[in-house]
Amino acid sequence: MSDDKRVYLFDTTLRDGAQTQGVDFSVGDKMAIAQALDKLKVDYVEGGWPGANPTDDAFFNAPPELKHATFTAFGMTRRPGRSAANDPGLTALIQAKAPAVCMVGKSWDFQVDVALGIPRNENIDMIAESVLHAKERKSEVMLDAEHFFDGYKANPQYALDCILAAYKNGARWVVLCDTNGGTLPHEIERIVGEVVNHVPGSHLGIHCHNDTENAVANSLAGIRAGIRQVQGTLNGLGERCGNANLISLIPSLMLKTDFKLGISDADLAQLTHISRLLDERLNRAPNRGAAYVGDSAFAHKGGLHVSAVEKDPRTYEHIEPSLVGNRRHIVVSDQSGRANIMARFREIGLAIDAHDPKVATLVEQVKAREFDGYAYDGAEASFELLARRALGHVPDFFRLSRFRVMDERRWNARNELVTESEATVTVDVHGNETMTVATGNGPVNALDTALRKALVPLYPVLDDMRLVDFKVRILTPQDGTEAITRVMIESADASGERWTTVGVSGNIIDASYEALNDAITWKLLKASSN
Ligand SMILES: CC(=O)SCCNC(=O)CCNC(=O)[C@H](O)C(C)(C)COP(=O)(O)OP(=O)(O)OC[C@H]1O[C@@H](n2cnc3c(N)ncnc32)[C@H](O)[C@@H]1OP(=O)(O)O
Ligand SMILES: CC(=O)C(=O)O
Repeated sequence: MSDDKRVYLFDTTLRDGAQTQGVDFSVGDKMAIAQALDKLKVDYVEGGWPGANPTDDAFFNAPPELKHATFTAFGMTRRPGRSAANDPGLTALIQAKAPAVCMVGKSWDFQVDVALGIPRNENIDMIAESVLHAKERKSEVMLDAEHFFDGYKANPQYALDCILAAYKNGARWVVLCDTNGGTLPHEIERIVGEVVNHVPGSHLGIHCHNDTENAVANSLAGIRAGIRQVQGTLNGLGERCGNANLISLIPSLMLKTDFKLGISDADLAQLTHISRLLDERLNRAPNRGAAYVGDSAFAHKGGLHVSAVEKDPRTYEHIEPSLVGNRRHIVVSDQSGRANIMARFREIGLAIDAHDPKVATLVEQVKAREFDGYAYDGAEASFELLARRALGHVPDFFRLSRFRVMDERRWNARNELVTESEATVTVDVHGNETMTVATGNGPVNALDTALRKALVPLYPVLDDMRLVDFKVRILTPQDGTEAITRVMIESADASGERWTTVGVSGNIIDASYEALNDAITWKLLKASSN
């Protein structure tokens, strides 16, 4: 590999990512994320700021054992009016159990005047002395030159003097930061093009914030102009609008440029998993629209798209999804044509001729039902049942004869508010009627419990099935309390299988029943075909 094309990845999820509003990593989260990053083979994992809070202190006290990445501690240069050797913050940084340190230092004269309120040459001394002090004690020292691009635009010579103070005193990397995230790619390319005349690109890094949605583009522009270390975070976490998203940047560099990373093709295939692992840790739903790794990144909905993708996926996919560990989805909806339906048939394992009139009937049925409020984009199990019914393949496992649900809201003898629901269900299973009654904390819970009570003795396979998500959407809000309601239910079982069903009605309990009925029927269908 030619060295001049090697780009080093520096992950700051555990430091800048921890500055994201709403994110609060535990030590366990930090450990799991550091290990996932190491497995991905990024070059540096910045663990946090030792001395800033108890979590980071605990994390640095028992640091992760990384096989590939260099574990890095973050801090700031010495404070004004102190020597580097006598600065408690700098001492904590140097004592951190990490071979590398990254220090933030100011490089915009305005920030030195206003935020620090010190003479400009004192700031340059702070950088020079802190880097030199750390260099004598740690194996690798970096400077995050805060606000570098804004600083360069305002006073290029001063910004250059700040980074030269770090470089000349032994910083392995001088990282040019677009701290406020307001710089555009053409400005980055121009400025870096000038800076490489003073500090070689092999010693320059870039750290971009996403305030104009350009953090990844700016990082690529910096690399094209000669920079060889790039900082970013998983899923673009970070202060305000976040940092450059490594989950997008890594595949763009590997699959679309001739730059080289320390990541192999097999490592790249973990990308979707790693992105979702972070969401799981943060208890967040993954972003469907995320580039490369989102559920929709390779989802095809429009009939024209699906028809072409069926012939060759390259017609509507910029890369093969498995390269980043993702997969293709064919969505069925009112935007579908025959090709969408045929693709879903193949996924389900149904063999049917594309010109069978039942296919055209099903396309029309899907469109009509979507017009009525059903949404098969997302309710794949209900679509499968609809399709199998259209082909005559779904056994009559049970039939609902009737249900009745009663809701009660009252004050008990202790003057506490009590809400309770009771459902009575009568189902017919192969000619035998069973009636059950159950209570629940709400009408759907009572109905679900009563239905299971009737069916589990006859179908024990339903025992491990549970409802994991329940979404209600009012489709005709202009109709007030008479509005049509759509209910989507996500179910799961002990094997980890998850499936989603849909019901639509003017009555929310009836819509819920319809979705529940599909959920149970789908589970019985799968069990009967195993
Ligand atoms: C651009 C970035 O994202 S840099 C990373 C920012 N991340 C964080 O701030 C998260 C962790 N930070 C913290 O926990 C705290 O801010 C600490 C522990 C670091 C410092 O806390 P405190 O001592 O209470 O200071 P506080 O946060 O109020 O202010 C920061 C001080 O550092 C000074 N400072 C800011 N940048 C630098 C620098 N590069 N070098 C030296 N001093 C600096 C400021 O002037 C201010 O000093 P002042 O109190 O004399 O005005
Ligand atoms: C250092 C850093 O996080 C920044 O300048 O944005």
